[in-house]
Formats: sequence, C-alpha cells, structure tokens
Amino acid sequence: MTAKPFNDTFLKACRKEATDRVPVWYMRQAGRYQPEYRAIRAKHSFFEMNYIPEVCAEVTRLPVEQLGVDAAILFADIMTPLKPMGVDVNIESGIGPVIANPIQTLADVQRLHDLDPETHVPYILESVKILRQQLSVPLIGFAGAPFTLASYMIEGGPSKHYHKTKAFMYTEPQTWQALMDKLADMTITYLKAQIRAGAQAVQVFDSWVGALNAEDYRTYITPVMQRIFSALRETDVPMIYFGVGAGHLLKEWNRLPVDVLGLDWRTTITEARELGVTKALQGNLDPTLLLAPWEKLESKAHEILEEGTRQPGFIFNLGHGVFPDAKVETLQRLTHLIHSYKREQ
Ligand SMILES: Cc1c2[nH]c(c1CCC(=O)O)Cc1[nH]c(c(CCC(=O)O)c1C)Cc1[nH]c(c(CCC(=O)O)c1C)Cc1[nH]c(c(C)c1CCC(=O)O)C2
Repeated sequence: MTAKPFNDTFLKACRKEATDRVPVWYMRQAGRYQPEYRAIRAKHSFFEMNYIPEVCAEVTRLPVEQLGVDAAILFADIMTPLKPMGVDVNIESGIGPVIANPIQTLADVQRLHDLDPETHVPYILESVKILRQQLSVPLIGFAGAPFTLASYMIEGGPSKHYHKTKAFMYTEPQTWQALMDKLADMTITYLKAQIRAGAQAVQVFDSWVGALNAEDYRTYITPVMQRIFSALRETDVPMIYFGVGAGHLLKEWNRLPVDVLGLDWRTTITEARELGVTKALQGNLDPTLLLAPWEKLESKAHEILEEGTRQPGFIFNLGHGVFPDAKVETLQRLTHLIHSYKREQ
C-alpha cells in the first residue's frame, strides 16, 4: 500500500497562504456521536483511553478516516495534564470534568506539582509519535488556557456563571496570579513537549474566558496569554486560540502573538474583520445546525464559506464541539460541501 500524499491545506491556511480548497476539521470530531467511539468507550474509562497510546491513536484517526477532514486533533482532554499535577479530576459522561479537591487557598496552589511531560504524560507523547507515523493530515496538539482550567479547579466542575472563579480573581489577586503562573508554565511545557514529539499545530482552548469583560481580560489574562504565546513562538508551529462567547475580546486577542483565532457562531467572520481582526480565522458554524434540516445547515455553511474566503487564512470548523446526538452522515455531507466549494470570482 502506498502512503497517501501529505495534505497540508490546514497548515497553509493557518499561515494565511492561498489554498485550492477550504480546509476543515471539527472540534470534538472524536466523540460519542460515533458508534465506533461508543464501542471503544464502553470498554474503557475516559482517562484509560488516554493512557493506552494505541487506543488514543485509533480514536484520533477515526474522524479523519470517516469524515475526510484536513486535520487530526489528539484525543485527550484539557484536564489530562492536571491529574499528575495533583488535581483529583474525573470525567463524568454527560457532565464533564468533576474535581474532588477544588482550589481554595494559596497553599492549594503551592501544592500543585510542576508538569514534567516526559515522566507525567509519556503516553500522550507516545500517542503523538504513533500518529505522526500514521496520518497524512497535520496533527493538532492542544492544551487548556489558564482561565478555563482554573474555572474547573475552583468551581469543582462545570459552571454557568463562574462566580466562584471571578470572586476568587477579584478578592485573592495574588493567589490568582500564582495559579495563572503555574497553569501557564504547564501549558507552555506541555505544548512544547507535544511539538517536540511531532504535533504540527497547537490549539489553546480558553472556552470559558468570555465570562470576563474586556477590561478584566486585559488586567488579569492578557499578560499570561502573552507569555504563553511568546514562549511557543520559539517553535515554528501555527497557534490557534479559541473561546466561546468571546466576540467582545477579539480586539484584545488580535494583539496576541498567535496565528489563528477560533470564533463561535455569535460573531460572524465579517463582523470580526470589521473589528479589525487580521489573524487567520477558524469557525464558526453553530453545532446545533447539525441537528437542523439539511437546507438550513447548507445555507448557513455557504454563508460562512463566502465570508471566510474573502481573504486567505480561513479554516472551516464549528463554533463549538460536535454534540453526541449529531449524525456521522451529516458531518460527512458537510465536509463534502466544504471541500466542493468554489468561490465565485
Ligand atoms: C472545556 C473543555 C473540556 N475538554 C475540552 C474543552 C475545550 C473545548 C470545549 O470547549 O469543548 C477539550 C477536548 N476534549 C476532548 C477533546 C478531544 C479531541 C476532539 O476534539 O476530538 C478536546 C480537544 C475529548 C472529550 N472530552 C470529554 C469527552 C466526552 C467523554 C465521554 O466519552 O464521556 C470527549 C470525547 C469530556 C469533557 N471534557 C470537558 C467537557 C466539557 C466534557 C464534555 C462532557 C460531556 O459531554 O460528557 C472539558
């Protein structure tokens, strides 16, 4: 069997180079909407799937083979590196990460271990190496951003309003800073290790940072994100920064040394461009539309393609992850639509 030629359209779009078709991948492209995933998951806990590199690699490859997407994202969770740092976290199906020992004091922060990827998460690095041998599309490594990780660590699980997190930030600024620094060190070390092992792009998930207003983002978060992306700049892999409900932060994000901004569906690509965003963009179909009639999905996907392809540097994705009740066939059809799209001159 001859190996497929390497498909680098995703990497080109990250660098704002012209591509002959629009690259696409989907957040949470590996997950419970796939019967094959459910069969594997029935045999293992979530973290067990992380710990066994062959399983991790199989689950990572599944959507690439099934959907024909232009990038693979390593199968793990933003919580994976927190476990060896001393966070007692479990992934509960249908709920998300649940933490038995939430952070409350400076002593709790100081007790967190520094991450040493080679000893703490060797299975992640092994999975990356295996995948690089097997894939003919780029492999995206990823990590959670400090605010989003801290929100789970402080709230003890998923949250609606992040009020414990924000109260902590306002009332214990020094402890908050210590926590941000510790998490930023982890993010940098973890992503650099993934890149050394072979990850060809990285995405930093700051899913919940949209809970902050722009002024608080500037005060409490910009310095730490600046440090993370500057440190990763030393590598030459493209960096993507993503958050949900963060349209009001886009001007701030555009100043960070990052290559691609991930948008959710609340901000259109045209609106982002009008705000002065110059980075490559990734997004932003509302994942709920995967459950809508095809005509509705198709027309919105078309709109996004037209807006996105007005300039180079566009990667089609969803505005957030695929839901468990989406259908594989819908994502296959959508992928085909994106790959067949030709911009009218
Ligand atoms: C906030 C966040 C988490 N995890 C992640 C984020 C950032 C992206 C986002 O905002 O969705 C990131 C993540 N989580 C997972 C991936 C794997 C790669 C991929 O996208 O295919 C990635 C990139 C697997 C997963 N992570 C999780 C699952 C479901 C686990 C299962 O099989 O039960 C998967 C496939 C669990 C998890 N972990 C988390 C949540 C909210 C959940 C979902 C809860 C649920 O719906 O059951 C925390």
